[in-house]
Amino acid sequence: MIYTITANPSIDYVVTADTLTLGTINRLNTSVSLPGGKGINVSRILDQLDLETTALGFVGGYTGAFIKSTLQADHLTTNFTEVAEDTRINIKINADQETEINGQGPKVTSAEVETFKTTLETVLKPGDVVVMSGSLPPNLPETFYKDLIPLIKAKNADFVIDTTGQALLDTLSAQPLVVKPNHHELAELFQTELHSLSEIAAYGRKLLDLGAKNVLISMAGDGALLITKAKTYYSKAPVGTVVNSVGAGDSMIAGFTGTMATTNDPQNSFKIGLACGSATAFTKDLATKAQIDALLPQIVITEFKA
Ligand SMILES: Nc1ncnc2c1ncn2[C@@H]1O[C@H](COP(=O)(O)OP(=O)(O)OP(=O)(O)O)[C@@H](O)[C@H]1O
Ligand SMILES: O=P(O)(O)OC[C@@]1(O)O[C@H](CO)[C@@H](O)[C@@H]1O
Repeated sequence: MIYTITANPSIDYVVTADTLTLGTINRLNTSVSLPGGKGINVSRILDQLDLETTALGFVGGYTGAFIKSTLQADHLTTNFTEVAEDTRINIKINADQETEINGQGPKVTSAEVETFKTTLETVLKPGDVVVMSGSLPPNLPETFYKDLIPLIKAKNADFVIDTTGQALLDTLSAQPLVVKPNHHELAELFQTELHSLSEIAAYGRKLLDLGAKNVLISMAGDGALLITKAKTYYSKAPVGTVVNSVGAGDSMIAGFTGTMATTNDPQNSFKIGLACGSATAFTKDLATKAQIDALLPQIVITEFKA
């Protein structure tokens, strides 16, 4: 089972407009409300891939109820911890550019945190994978996800934390199943500039040396690298029109983690991950299985030698 933890879910209110102008009334062309938050996105893609997943995290109020009921209507398994305050609403504006306005989220009490930890401890079994992603409610400590690692490891389960900066470096010694910085985040991690694929691959390998079991470096439309102990792989990104890139990174993590957890085949996991990421970038909502499958023939993985 792959559990996702979204500490701060959201309703994603995704809208389109011809243009967006500050300081005036903007009229929308379309709008849709989607259950959002990075871990929830991972679960939704895993579900499309017919992989077993359960979404955990904190939800509250009418917004939380919307998220739960929408996911359940899609037959996605959830085991959320209820909180007293309302889950946030994030606004995603697709106009001449993509603009995102993300809420702060509800405060979570220490009793609610304890209930969540008990749930996690109760459900986890050896061989499970826990994917933790997204921002934290405003009053939780920055180490919230990292502090769950001992509990996860004590259950002989694997983990993935989608984070950046020092928080990412801090988790490496605990051997995450995969880390997925994009190439800009990788450069920032090492306070450097990366100009070529060889440089990106070399710095990505440092994350492996520091403990990550696999390293994915996404480069949006420029393709991606997978660095494993044995080899480094590269693939171009599938070609298409970007409609809404929200959730593309989450989709890539879902495709890679889900395939890796069930097949232990890094090359195929890379291929599925890339297809999931791009299929989501090419559609308004997250990708469907049909959209993911349609991109697979475009993806050619080659061994990358510097
Ligand atoms: N222009 C694009 N063309 C094709 N695929 C894309 C494009 N942009 C994003 N993707 C897909 O989404 C994946 C993740 O994108 P990116 O490298 O931007 O990561 P990210 O910064 O984590 O994404 P985000 O934060 O937007 O979710 C890429 O590896 C690719 O599969
Ligand atoms: O504010 P956070 O938690 O960093 O990001 C939340 C969010 O932008 O991430 C997802 C896309 O990755 C969206 O579904 C959601 O609105």
